Amino acid sequence: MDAKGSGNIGRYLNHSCMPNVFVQNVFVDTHDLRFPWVAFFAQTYIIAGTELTWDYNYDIGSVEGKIKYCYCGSLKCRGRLL
Ligand SMILES: C[S@@+](CC[C@H](N)C(=O)[O-])C[C@H]1O[C@@H](n2cnc3c(N)ncnc32)[C@H](O)[C@@H]1O
Repeated sequence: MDAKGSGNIGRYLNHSCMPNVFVQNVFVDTHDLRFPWVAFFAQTYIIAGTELTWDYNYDIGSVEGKIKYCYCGSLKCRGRLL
């Protein structure tokens, strides 16, 4: 998945270590495993106006020379995205 060239509103969802949304592949127009739709589902009741966030689940340290700090501000913040 690469939203660099094009994408939809999903590209604006930020990461949180305590997210209110989770992501799951669903198969809508084909059962070909290479072409899932990436769907977001609420994992808790979300009050209108609350920012939607999901857990990017990146492997910290997996990109050599790249450090990305997490600013989600949650109580369970892991401190880094990458
Ligand atoms: C898919 S974009 C999310 C939308 C982005 N914030 C924007 O304004 O376009 C992913 C990027 O947002 C930033 N980001 C998202 N969640 C973050 C977080 N919890 N802490 C720090 N940066 C975050 C990082 O730079 C990350 O690479």
